[in-house]
Amino acid sequence: MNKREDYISWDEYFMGVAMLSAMRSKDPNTQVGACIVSEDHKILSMGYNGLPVGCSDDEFPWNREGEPYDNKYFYTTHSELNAILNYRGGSLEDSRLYVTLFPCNECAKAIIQSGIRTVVYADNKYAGTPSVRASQRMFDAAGVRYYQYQMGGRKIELEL
Ligand SMILES: Nc1ccn([C@H]2C[C@H](O)[C@@H](COP(=O)(O)O)O2)c(=O)n1
Ligand SMILES: [Zn+2]
Repeated sequence: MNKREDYISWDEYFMGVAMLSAMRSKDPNTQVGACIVSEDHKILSMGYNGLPVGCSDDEFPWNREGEPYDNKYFYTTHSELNAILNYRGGSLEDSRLYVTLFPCNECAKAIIQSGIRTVVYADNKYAGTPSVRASQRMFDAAGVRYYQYQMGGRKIELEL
């Protein structure tokens, strides 16, 4: 008997895990997931955008507008930073990050400093903003490679 041929690729597998992680986010507008992978295709860590431990999802704000103290931006930890901080092993040197949205400038700094060498992103809905341009500038300077995941239109259904 021959092996199955319709198994998912590494990129589909890891971006799929990032997409599944995003589904844990409580952010009503933008759910982002991230998955960090070693050079030999082992999952090292995962994350999604959310509030820090101890900050209640039901008490802190989720709106985008209003004073900085009263909207979500001061409080949410981005998926990429959560994935980096969730890692309990040694070093993330030479690893690869799969993320459903292109990293912001703050996460870009953490990505570079943690030793992640490649970023694979799905969406780039904030392309051209100062934050994304700054991320690209830092990635280019630091030698972090980035490329967009090519959606193959493949549907994966899970019955849970
Ligand atoms: N690469 C990114 C970009 C954004 N996020 C998080 C931060 C917020 O929770 C949300 C963005 O909110 P929006 O301004 O689109 O309402 O996504 C992230 O985790 N990673
Ligand atoms: Zn970020």
